[in-house]
Amino acid sequence: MTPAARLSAAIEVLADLNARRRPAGDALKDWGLSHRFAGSGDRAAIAGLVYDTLRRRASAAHVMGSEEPRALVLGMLALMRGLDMEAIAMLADGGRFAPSPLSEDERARLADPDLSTAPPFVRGDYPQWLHASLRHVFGEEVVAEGEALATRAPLDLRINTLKGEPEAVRAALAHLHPEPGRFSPLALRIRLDSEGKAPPVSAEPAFIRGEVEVQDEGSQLAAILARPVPGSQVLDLCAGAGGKTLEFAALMDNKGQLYAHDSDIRRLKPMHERLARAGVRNVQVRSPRGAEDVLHDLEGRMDLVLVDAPCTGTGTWRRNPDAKWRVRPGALAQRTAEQAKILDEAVRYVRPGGRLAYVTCSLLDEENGAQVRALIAKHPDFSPVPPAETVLALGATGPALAAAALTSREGLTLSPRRTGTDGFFISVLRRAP
Ligand SMILES: C[S@@+](CC[C@H](N)C(=O)[O-])C[C@H]1O[C@@H](n2cnc3c(N)ncnc32)[C@H](O)[C@@H]1O
Repeated sequence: MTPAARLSAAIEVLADLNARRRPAGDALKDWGLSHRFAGSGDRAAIAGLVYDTLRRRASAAHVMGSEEPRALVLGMLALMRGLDMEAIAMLADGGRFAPSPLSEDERARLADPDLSTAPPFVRGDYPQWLHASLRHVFGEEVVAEGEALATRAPLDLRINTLKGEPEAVRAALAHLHPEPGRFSPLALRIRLDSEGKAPPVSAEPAFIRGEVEVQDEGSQLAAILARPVPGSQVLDLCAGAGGKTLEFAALMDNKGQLYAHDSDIRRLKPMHERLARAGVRNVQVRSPRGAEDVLHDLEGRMDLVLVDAPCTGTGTWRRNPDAKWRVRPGALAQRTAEQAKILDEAVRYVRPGGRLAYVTCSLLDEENGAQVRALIAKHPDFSPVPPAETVLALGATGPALAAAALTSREGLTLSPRRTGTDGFFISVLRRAP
């Protein structure tokens, strides 16, 4: 397919996504199924165009004066890909499979894509209804934070020390030109190509041998800061597919006992294969069994309980740009209610003198600091560990992380702009002995 034909396809996918109000991934998959002539390179390029357009949806609409898919894609080419009006006109030339030629109005707008008069939520490309919440967290920096959340995320890997020596793993992946993480000693960062495509890491022998996992550096840091100690008793209450369970096992050097639970058995399913591949031997998966209390024997016994809570995912907008526009006030209310309930449940398992780590991939105080304050009000035997102490778990880069992150009495907030990671909130609470 020509670059112009890919552009037409991206416009078509965005129209389908709007018309049927469905996730971008589903619309892209259907497009691929009904256009079998398109190769994998074409499909990846079209996905890149669609996701980049979603990243800059509000600012592209402002520049073009229209919410139509065509306008959004053209505006994105100017704002995100840095194409000038002439270059865009050469793509949209009305040729076979190409978008129709630019109108006079489009030419004028693309010649001067000006955002100076746009409101903050347009410049920062986030939903208007979230402005007050984000501004509450970031103050004057809210637009810059939104801009960083509207960029592409790199591909981060975590070296699994249970399977590989860091130096040897780096050497095995040298052809991908990985860069070290800024804070996590185990992170390898792989840049995407100009169209936003990542190399197929899961086909790498080092990945197949379990020497690396795909995991954002922010997620890696959250697990390190929770500080699971080798030989201790640890519960991962919302373990999902086990991203943090696997890292906990490595940080514990397979020593002690790690219990992994999730209320949704389907989410836990991939964990079993991942544990085997990663060489993890100290995890007991406690799957839900109807109404049975499968964790009752752990009550009051855990040295550390991790709550990696379900959340709105506002910190992951770089990776899920369509989620940014799909999140609704009702979903935020639902998530905060779930978080409060899970935290209430989690405290039962923490032994006197033990710790509770609360993590979300959200940037909203409603899901972060406010939840911690509510927990302390209800359970006064819990108190937050000061962030300056929490970062010591990281070793040499700890102070730099504390300086880069947004810190509060309740914990640390990471963000693409501040720490170059996905947005994460991490609070560590100690229970009185
Ligand atoms: C952010 S995800 C966990 C991601 C995982 N820890 C990782 O690192 O890959 C949140 C998980 O919480 C689970 N969850 C939701 N409500 C729960 C509850 N009441 N108890 C336990 N898990 C719950 C969801 O099924 C979901 O898998």
